[in-house]
Amino acid sequence: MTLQGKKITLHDMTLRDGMHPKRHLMTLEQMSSIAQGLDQAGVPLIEVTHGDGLGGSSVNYGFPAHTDEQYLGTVVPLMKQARVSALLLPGIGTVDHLKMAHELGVGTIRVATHCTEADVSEQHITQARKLGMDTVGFLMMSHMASAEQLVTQARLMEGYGAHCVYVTDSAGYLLPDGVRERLSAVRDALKPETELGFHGHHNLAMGVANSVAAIEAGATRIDAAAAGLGAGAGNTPMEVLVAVLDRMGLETGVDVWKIQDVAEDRVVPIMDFPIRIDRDALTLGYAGVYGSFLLFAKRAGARYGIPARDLLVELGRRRMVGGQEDMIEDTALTMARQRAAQAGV
Ligand SMILES: C[C@H](O)CC(=O)C(=O)O
Ligand SMILES: [Mn+2]
Repeated sequence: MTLQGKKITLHDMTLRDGMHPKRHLMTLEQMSSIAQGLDQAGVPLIEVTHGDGLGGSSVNYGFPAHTDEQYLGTVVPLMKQARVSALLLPGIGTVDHLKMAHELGVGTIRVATHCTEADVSEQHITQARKLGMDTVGFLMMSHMASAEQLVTQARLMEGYGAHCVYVTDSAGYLLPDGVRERLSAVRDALKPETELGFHGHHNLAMGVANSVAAIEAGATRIDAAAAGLGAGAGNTPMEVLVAVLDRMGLETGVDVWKIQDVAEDRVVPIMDFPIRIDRDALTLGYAGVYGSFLLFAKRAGARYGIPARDLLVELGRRRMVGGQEDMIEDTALTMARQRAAQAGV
């Protein structure tokens, strides 16, 4: 199959998924510097919000350094060619948040649901279309659904008016065959004019390979983050993906050298810890656990004396999904009690 000359829209996640490892505490200066670097490197689309999307600021998800209004109001006017997108999870973000983002100049909205719950996206997708926005449906934790189930869910989002539907590997669990199977089925089921997207995590080091598999299956929008800054072992590293796609003859419009410099000079220096496949991040991918649970599990594990890895395996066994962050502490406490009882304490 020749992909030579095919146009791929790269969508940057550094300033949204990258908020998870920053505990949502990025400064406006950090956001501005990275966003301008991405813009100058030719990245066409940049997502900006709390890691859990518009309205994520809460006890459950974490309080950010600034409001979504402040982040968006700072970044949008600085952009010379890039468009800014925002993520919205129904139940966390409201239609009012959507309108606020639109008024601040956000052109693309991505309405995210668990992979079997697309029906909760109807109101937000419909409203975004009414506002004239580029509207995307985003099916999270897609490894938990079969290709057939994803087809049904993607068709729902398309039916509500989504211009593009994403298959999202939130846990970084999928291998290239699983990506190919799911994306091919969804591609075949959607109208030709509806775009297909893929969002990967690098917990099993498959971010780039899975993105290539997604493109081979017909995806035209691919998410990545500079230096991989994102939940777990991070997102697909943008600078690596750009180099690989360039070698394959695909057109991204992103400068191979400039994006490396953004990663190296602007993103790596703001990391609170190295984004790498340590044993806990690897366990996310191996056990199929939601990427943003990582820091919650480390904190709860430390509090109750349970290794984060054991806790993550248990969260995977319980098939816990985004929105159940408050259950992580509960699970750690239960495990600590069970272990104490077994030890006769
Ligand atoms: C709210 C999540 O961080 C969305 C996402 O990036 C994913 O599911 O992956
Ligand atoms: Mn993600």
